[in-house]
Parts: sequence; C-alpha cells; structure tokens
Amino acid sequence: MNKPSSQFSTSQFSTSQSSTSEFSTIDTDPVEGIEVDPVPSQAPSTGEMERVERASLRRVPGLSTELTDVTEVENRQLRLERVVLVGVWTEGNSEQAEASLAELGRLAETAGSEVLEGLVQRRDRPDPATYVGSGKVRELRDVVVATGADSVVCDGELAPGQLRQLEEKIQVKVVDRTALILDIFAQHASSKEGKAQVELAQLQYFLPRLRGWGAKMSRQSGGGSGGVGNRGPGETKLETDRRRVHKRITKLRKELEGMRTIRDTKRSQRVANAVPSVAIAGYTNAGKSSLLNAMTNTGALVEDALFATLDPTTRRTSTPDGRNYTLVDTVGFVRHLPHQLVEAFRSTLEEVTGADLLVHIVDGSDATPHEQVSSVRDVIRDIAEEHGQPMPPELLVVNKTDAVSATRRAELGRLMPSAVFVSAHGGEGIDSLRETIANLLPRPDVFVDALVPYTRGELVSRVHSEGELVDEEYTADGTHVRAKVRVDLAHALEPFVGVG
Ligand SMILES: Nc1nc2c(ncn2[C@@H]2O[C@H](COP(=O)(O)OP(=O)(O)OP(=O)(O)O)[C@@H](O)[C@H]2O)c(=O)[nH]1
Ligand SMILES: [Mg+2]
Repeated sequence: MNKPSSQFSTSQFSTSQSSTSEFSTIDTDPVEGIEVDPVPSQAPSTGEMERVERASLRRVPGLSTELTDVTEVENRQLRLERVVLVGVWTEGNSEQAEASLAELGRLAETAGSEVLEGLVQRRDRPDPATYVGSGKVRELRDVVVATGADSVVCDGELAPGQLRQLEEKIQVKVVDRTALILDIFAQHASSKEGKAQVELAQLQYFLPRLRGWGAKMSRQSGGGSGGVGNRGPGETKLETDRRRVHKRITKLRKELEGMRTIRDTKRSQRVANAVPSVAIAGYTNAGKSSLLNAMTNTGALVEDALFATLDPTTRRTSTPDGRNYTLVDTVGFVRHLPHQLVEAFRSTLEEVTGADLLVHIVDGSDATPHEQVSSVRDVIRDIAEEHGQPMPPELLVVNKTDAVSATRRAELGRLMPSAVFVSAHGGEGIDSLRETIANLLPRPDVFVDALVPYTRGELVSRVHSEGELVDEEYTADGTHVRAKVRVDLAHALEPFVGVG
C-alpha cells in the first residue's frame, strides 16, 4: 500500500509517539513534572523512522516461518495475504452494510493483506454454526477457489465453533474482525506498555480458541503436511498451552498494573500542578495526531492507516492568553472495538476520561461521520461509567474541511451545529479552535493579592503561566501581584498574602 506522505515536516524534530510515551524515555520538566518536547535534532524523527520501518515490514506473499512458542508468537500472527471479506448484514440500510465492509477492507489492508473480494449476506442474525448461511458458504467457497484467496475475514466477532466450522467447510483460514484489529494493534504497538496491552488482549481472545488454532488447521494456509501444523496437539498439549497462556496473562496483568501506577502518579502530578489536560479523542484516522501536530508544531506519527497511534503522546501547549495545558493524542476508536482491547487499553483510555476537556475530532470527509461520533461516545461513556467518573466536557471538532465540498460542509454544519470546523492540513480553523479550547478550560478561580519577595521569583512565574494576572508592580520589597490562580498556587502564595 502506498502511503501518502504527511505534509508536516517531521524531520526537524526528534519527537515521536514512542520517544515521548509515558514509559519509554521521557524528558521531564523539572518544575512541573510533565513531559516536554525533546530538543530538536537534525536526525530523522522517530515518527518518520517508524513509518519507514512499518512500510518495510509489509508482508511478503508466500513466505512464512515456522513458529514454536504458542504464547509468544504462534497465535499472535495472522499472516493473512490474499483475503475475501464476508459480512452478515442484520440491521441498518445497505449503505451502512457496505460502509462496514469497506472499513473491514481498510482494516485488512492496514494489516498488510490484499483484498480480493467482498460479500455481504442479508440475514436476521448470523448463522449459529457457520456465521453465513449454508448457501452462502458454498458461494464463499467458490469465490475463494476462483480468486485463489488464502483467508476469509468475517465482519464480526465469531464464536470459536463458528470459526472452526467455517474453516472446515471453506478449507482456508477464517478470521474475524476482532482478530484482525488485534493483529493491527500488534503490528503497531511500540512502547513497552502498548506491547503488553496488545499481548494481553490477544491472549484473552485466543484462550477460548486455542483448540481451533492449534489443532486441525495449520498456521500455513491450506493445512500443509509436516511441520508445526502436524504436531498433533491432543488434550495434553492443549492443556499445557492453556496453562502457559493463563500464566502469561497473569504476568502481563501484573506488569501493566505496575505501569499504571507510574501513569497515575504522573497524572496526579499534573493535577497537583493544576495544569489542565485536554485529550484528543476520535475515530481512527480522523486526524488526531495531525491535529496535535498542527496545534503544537511537533512530529507525532501521521499515517493513512488505521490505528497508527497506540501510545498516548502528551505535549504541552498554551492558550492565546498564556495559560498552559497539556494536549494528549491517543488511540483511535472503531465500530465494535474489541472488548479485550478496551479492557487491555484501559489505562491508556483513562487519559481520555480523566481529561478536563475532550476534543472529539471527527473526519468530515467520511460518509457517515455521525456514526463515528456515536461509536466513540459509546466507548468513552462505558469507561467513564465503569469508573464512576462523569464524562468530561466535549468539544466536537470536524476535521479535513479541505477535503469536503461547500455543500457538504453546510450539511455537516446543520448536523453538528456546535462543532468547530478545522483542517489540520491547511490550518483552517485552528486559531479559532485554540480560542474555543481556552474558553472551555477550567479557569483559575482564587483571587490573590500578594507581595512576593524577589528571592521567590518562581512563584511569580507560576502566576504568569498558570493564573490570570490582574496587575503587577515591582516594589522595593518584591513583586506585588494581583491575580486569579488555582487553589494549589493560592496555597503556595499564602505566606505572602497581605504582607506590607
Ligand atoms: N485532507 C486532509 N487529510 C487529513 C487532515 N488531517 C489528517 N489527514 C489525513 O488523515 C490521515 C490520518 O491522519 P492521522 O493524524 O494519522 O489520524 P489519527 O486520528 O491520528 O489516526 P490513528 O492514530 O490511526 O487513529 C492521514 O493520511 C492524514 O494525512 C486534513 O485536515 N485534511
Ligand atoms: Mg494517530
């Protein structure tokens, strides 16, 4: 797949999602304890290198390596090459059914496969045995044979038995949407936490499916003879595999818990420092990373691929009137985001629910933007509810205005009257977005009148960067400031209030 190159020049920055993720090397601002942009260097950005690396890792058709460790690799690589898509359309109109299959196609391509054909069947519900009805199974088999496909991808999450039966009938590997998304996540994970989260999600997905994957069907298409495919797993092997997977799951959970503590500490540091946080959330490929770049002039990875970003990238920026806040770009959402991923990515997703403001970005050039909006809201609401948190206030932002006609834009304006319209590419609307964000951020609300000695200049700096200065005067005894600040800074200024 050819990737259109991003128009942002990332080459001047050594920043990227991986180098700033919370658990790889981070530069820490000594005063506020939050990440700051690393010093620009001439070297290509890691974002760019990552892109090159990913592109160079595209799968080569016809090659496969035998794998040995079930928990490490065997079940974690799909190795789909030439695929036929199949969907069961149970509700909505035909346009929606086609959009869903088209999205499945993009997911398959992002995972590195070539899409040969797509079939949709209208049914009240999927067939309990084979997902599509028996007539359709034959048709599917014919299409597979005619096109020379090596895999079938179903547009839903199938029960282990459905996968197995369909595989037996069609005689090629069958995977579902969930496995495909998990595979993309596995290819794109780069930080230690990201990798652990994906592995946990994959193992949870594969645990009940171990039999289907380890037994009859070989990992190589068509179930070739010899090699690992014919290892003859039997009950004993299966039991061993299950135990190993369970053990690994427990270990990963423990590791993730540890990483989560680090993340929580960082977040509470930010809270204590009263730096408001803004999270950019949205459907995958909506332009979240592009928006972060446009707003902070940095080089987060932008790619025309689904789930390019898995690790949250935090940048500091400020409002036009000089108040600091953090902006975090995070993992994208998709219709039917596998629940295993939602669970595994919980701590990443909490960056979103714990924010002071949610900038919800939607791709204005998409055919059904309002559906993207509701899928995103559903996931965020679920996580917030589970934590007993209120949903953060949301600002809807329609991106890619450069790619929509004037008529469509007017239509979107009617559909989403409260939204801000921007183009992360052209820069249109970015200034007004900054203004709107500034107005929605929690404001400092404690009025202080203090005489700060010159030896405590750092407090005056904080008043400048965090508070709203009313006036300031240099006297013989220090700086006399009158300002509105947040509670923590008011406490720090307490000794100097009412002096002189
Ligand atoms: N025409 C146009 N394309 C844009 C705009 N913003 C982003 N894109 C493109 O949309 C694609 C996705 O952009 P990203 O910024 O990677 O999107 P994302 O939401 O971070 O995506 P994920 O991390 O994969 O969830 C890229 O090909 C961008 O070049 C825009 O304002 N106009
Ligand atoms: Mg991104």
